Amino acid sequence: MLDEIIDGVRADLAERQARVSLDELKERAAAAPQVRDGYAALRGDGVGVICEVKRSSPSKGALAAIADPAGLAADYEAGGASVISVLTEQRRFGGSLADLEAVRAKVDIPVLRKDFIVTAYQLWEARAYGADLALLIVAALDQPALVSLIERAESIGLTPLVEVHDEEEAERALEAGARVIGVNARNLKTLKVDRDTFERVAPEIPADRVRIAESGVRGPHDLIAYANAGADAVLVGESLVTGRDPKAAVADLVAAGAHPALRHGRS
Ligand SMILES: O=C(O)c1ccccc1NCC(=O)[C@H](O)[C@H](O)COP(=O)(O)O
Repeated sequence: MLDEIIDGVRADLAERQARVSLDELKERAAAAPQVRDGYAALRGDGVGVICEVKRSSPSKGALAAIADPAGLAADYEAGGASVISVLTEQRRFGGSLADLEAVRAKVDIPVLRKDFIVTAYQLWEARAYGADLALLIVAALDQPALVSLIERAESIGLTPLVEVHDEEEAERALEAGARVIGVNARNLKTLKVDRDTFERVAPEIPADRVRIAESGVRGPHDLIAYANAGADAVLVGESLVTGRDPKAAVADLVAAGAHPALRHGRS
């Protein structure tokens, strides 16, 4: 599945690169809103909640129409989100750079470009459209590319969120110097969510890194389980976009993550 997604991403990327030169992107990036510190936003006291703008997915198909992604992001922010994740991949997730730009213009908290990034050009796009963090998926990159994209992201002010699925990928992320590591519970071959993945992989990641549990959060009980396994933050998409009141749902997650009895990554 990952290879198929990346084939589509590369085709769309080639089309954008033919339209917009890297120099133009860099000019646009220079004029973009000042970058927010994604790392600091995820090192707060409670468990951070990263809330995703997600219209559809390969595993579930259409999830929500989301006519106003910026309005949804504003609700997430009002509920207490730490970071907004914007899926910008178009073919499978129905996202776009326009979504990223609209969200950036509406909220004050950091924004993550969640996509299948394989070139530095996409990092410049992320910055040009106002992202503060960018996702790098270990399974999609060989080690030299991972190292180089982490360095490039940091050099242009982006916080790289490096995504892993198993212990071996976690080791690669650490060797590459990742400071913010997401463990995604969704298997990229089967697309099934295994919530035990985080508990298995997290011990490989030192507590001085930000450890994020991605996927499968249905409500506060899943956040609490991830936090008790060491998560500093969780990344939530489907349950928020399919629920009735995203602001209240985020507030419930944030309240659960702020409970003093919770044993999360840094306590
Ligand atoms: O969501 C998918 O089906 C998917 C398939 C293949 C690659 C990535 C995929 N999702 C991206 C994500 O990582 C999730 O959107 C994110 O972790 C939120 O997950 P959830 O709360 O379970 O929607």
